[in-house]
Amino acid sequence: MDTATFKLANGYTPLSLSSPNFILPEDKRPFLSQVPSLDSIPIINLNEDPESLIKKVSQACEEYGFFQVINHGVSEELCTRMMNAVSDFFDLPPQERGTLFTDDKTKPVRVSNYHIKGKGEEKVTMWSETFAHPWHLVDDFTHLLPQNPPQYRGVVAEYAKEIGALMSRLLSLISNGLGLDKDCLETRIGENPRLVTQANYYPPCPDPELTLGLPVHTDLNALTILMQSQGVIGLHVIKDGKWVAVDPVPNAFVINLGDQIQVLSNGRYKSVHHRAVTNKELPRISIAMFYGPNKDTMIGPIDDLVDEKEHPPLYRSYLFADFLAEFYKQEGTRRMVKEVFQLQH
Ligand SMILES: O=C(O)CCC(=O)C(=O)O
Ligand SMILES: [Fe+2]
Repeated sequence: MDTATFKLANGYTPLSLSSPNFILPEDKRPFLSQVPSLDSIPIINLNEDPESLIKKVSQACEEYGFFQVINHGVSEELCTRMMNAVSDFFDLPPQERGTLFTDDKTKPVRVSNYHIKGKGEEKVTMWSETFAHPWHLVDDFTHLLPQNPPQYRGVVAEYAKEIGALMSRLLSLISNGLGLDKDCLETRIGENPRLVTQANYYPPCPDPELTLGLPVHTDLNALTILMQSQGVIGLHVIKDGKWVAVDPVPNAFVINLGDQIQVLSNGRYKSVHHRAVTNKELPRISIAMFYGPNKDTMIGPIDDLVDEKEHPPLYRSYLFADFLAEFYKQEGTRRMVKEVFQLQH
């Protein structure tokens, strides 16, 4: 795509709600005044004693599929540098970001826009721009990343290391919560996990009631660690059938379970629908670090969590490549991917 088209496609140069089409049909609009924000998801202090920590994490995974963590061990200073590096990337001129713009999902490093397309409806572009690229725990991946902003490669490498350690700790706690050995989930997700960074930029929007920043979705991976801008609300999560807003807590990460943990836990832990909304005054950034299986991994309910009488398997086992293929097939719709792998009882 050439940069002139990109300027329009990324939607914020110039800021206009009319071209391309950012305006959602009425039934898909956010109805922001109906969304409460107080105490929406649990906040868990990772410094607590292990027993109560496992209990709290387990309860949050069962009831919410989402929680925030504080005292997580990643330094505030590094988080600030990571946020600034991403912010500097989105501040690059459109021509420069535009060289990475593509609709091709197989490209590991790419800038793109999300969209929604209902049956027989016009395509609606989301009021955001997304920059996705791999991260790794051991391999050097930084040569894949842009050389501009100049600090980007170094900061992401440092951040990835810290997030890798936190991911591992969270997976242990979640395994323990399910009554499994601490390394069970990490082992089942596999040795060579699929690790993707997704940085989302939401520019201020002239009318946040008409559009969304990201469509309603569940994360397709296993676990997500999300850092969000301070002082700007944007993330909404479904709780008991209603939307609630996640208030950004200083120095906290938002943790959410992806579809693969819902399947591995045989439905005990939830991968919950969420969306991002826009706001009028301030730009907002969120940085999601995804951890999931690679394409060759078999995923299905963990044997120890299944029995014939009370806990029959809710999903069939599948190759993660097949899950991904189904995910891409449902592009633009309110995806029902894991439902395709559900067993009827
Ligand atoms: O911006 C947010 O808070 C949500 C991001 C998100 O859900 C995602 O990247 O999958
Ligand atoms: Fe998400």
